[in-house]
Amino acid sequence: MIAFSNCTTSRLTTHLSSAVFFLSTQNTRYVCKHMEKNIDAAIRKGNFFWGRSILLFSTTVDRFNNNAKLATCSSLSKESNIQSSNATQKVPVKRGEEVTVKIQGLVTGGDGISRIGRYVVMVPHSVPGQVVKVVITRVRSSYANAKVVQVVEESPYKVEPVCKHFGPFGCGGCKFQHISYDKQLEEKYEQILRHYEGLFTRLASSSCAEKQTLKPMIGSPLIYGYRNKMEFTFGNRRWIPIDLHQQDSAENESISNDQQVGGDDFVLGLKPSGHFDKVLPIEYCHLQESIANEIMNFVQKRTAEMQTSAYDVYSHQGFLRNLVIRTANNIRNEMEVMVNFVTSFGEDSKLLQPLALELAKEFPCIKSIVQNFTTSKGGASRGEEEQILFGCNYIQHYMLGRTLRFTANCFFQTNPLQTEKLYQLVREAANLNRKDVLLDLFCGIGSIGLCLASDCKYVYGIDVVEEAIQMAKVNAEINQVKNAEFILANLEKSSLQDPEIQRLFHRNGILPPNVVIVDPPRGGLHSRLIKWLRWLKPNRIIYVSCNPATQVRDLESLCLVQRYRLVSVQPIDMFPHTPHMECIAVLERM
Ligand SMILES: C[S@@+](CC[C@H](N)C(=O)[O-])C[C@H]1O[C@@H](n2cnc3c(N)ncnc32)[C@H](O)[C@@H]1O
Repeated sequence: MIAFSNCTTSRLTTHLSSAVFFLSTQNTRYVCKHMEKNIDAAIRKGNFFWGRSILLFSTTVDRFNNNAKLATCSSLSKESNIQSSNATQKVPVKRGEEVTVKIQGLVTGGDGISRIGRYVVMVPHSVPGQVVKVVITRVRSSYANAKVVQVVEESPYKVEPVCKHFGPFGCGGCKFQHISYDKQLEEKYEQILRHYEGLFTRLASSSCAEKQTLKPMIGSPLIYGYRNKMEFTFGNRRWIPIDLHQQDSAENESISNDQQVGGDDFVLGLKPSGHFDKVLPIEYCHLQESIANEIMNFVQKRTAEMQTSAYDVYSHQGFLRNLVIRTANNIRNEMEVMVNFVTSFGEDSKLLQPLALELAKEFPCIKSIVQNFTTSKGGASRGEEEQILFGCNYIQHYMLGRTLRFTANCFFQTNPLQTEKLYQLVREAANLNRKDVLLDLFCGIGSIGLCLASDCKYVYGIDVVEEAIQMAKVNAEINQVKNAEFILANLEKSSLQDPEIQRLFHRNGILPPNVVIVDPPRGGLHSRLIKWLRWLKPNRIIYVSCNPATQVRDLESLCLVQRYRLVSVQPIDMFPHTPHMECIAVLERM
């Protein structure tokens, strides 16, 4: 616990504004009460335990709100600023009204933002710099949503999208193909800065951040064909991407079900955004390699001819669910491809064997064809049981001197060229020496830890997926890494008392970890894990995140409560044409 006994008014204001930030994004009555109690108690004692209070707020928020909600709320912090600044002004538009606006930038999620006076109008599928005539589709007290009717003045940042499936009613995977890549990077940088600027101010006032903390964005060397994994869906409701501007109603739902099915009830493609039950047939996805497109087309044709059914999301009947194609480049720089059919259990299981043999003959780069059976009613493509239809159950990617083997249900970074850069940055940030013990949390198949193992004394990796931990052990073996150990544990539930975890800290001859890498999913770090880190007190923490909102929340706890200095934040673009963002934050113990 840190006491700011000489707390100045400005510091007080800064910390209060941080508390208000949490409050404004959460509105949880419990949090209010909790906060009041803590502030009252602190003031009564004459000390201002603001850091502690902030941690309490954030953990309380965490407990009482699900992570996704928190992420969305705080990622829309810009929007909440907008909302508060507009709270008193009159709404200047009506639903259905046409107005002309200039697009000023992009908000988290990818919509364009424009203003009428100080009132905000969000316009999806627009380009910063464009002047557009829009029709208002939804009105809120502080902002409205609208859609483009006509481009009145073109933007210098507009480029021709390469993909025929791109557009307001297209596949929904890419959002920015019509914006130059340089502008995409600039906009993502701005969004990251907006996420971080409040934190930088708060940290600067307590000497927890250095100047120039946010570094320039690093762009992806490939902006097309960069993905090594695509997941397609089999469905029985075809999405026809007709331009809905010409429809009477403003909403996509205006197309009748018959029109969407289009007389053909078997489709393989991608789900258009906002339509979990429809599938847009895809001819070519420019984000994946051309060989993966050929394989997808082959499967599309053959499965349509087969006497089988696609899974129906309403009745939960039907056999074929997903086609997942993954690619890798092995140590000889040869491509290795994995084809994974996700299906329901059932009679039709044998149907895929002949198709698998045909595929393997047609595409010699295919090293693995597997079938994953699932009973899940959601969209999860993870199997409960797996059978090998051809070859083996894994493929291998070579990077940074390591061969990394992974199976169908393991996470592996999806932009491999940029991943090399990401890991190099992590290596530089970790700045390991032969005495250091590294803890790689959320390690997946062990990629980061194994790439850094030769720099340090020992590596421990932890992940919740059993298959991933098995692969991490195999990867240590095939790369002859002797100083790494991988442990299966749930980092949201495990406690420091778990015997496996205990071994981390009480091993003869090996010190407890003093450098920690965390690379969590979008929800960020659980409060339990933050407690762990508090107890462990590593000298350095490298936090890799795909969600700046939860990263900012966690960094606040680590810096203000546990006294880490935020040394740098490095944004790196892993996903061109999409709104996704990745940042590496480096923390040093003060
Ligand atoms: C973004 S990936 C990072 C993987 C790895 N660091 C890499 O670069 O390939 C997140 C990983 O967190 C793991 N994970 C998710 N929730 C977890 C939890 N509660 N406990 C432990 N691991 C978890 C996933 O299995 C996944 O491997």
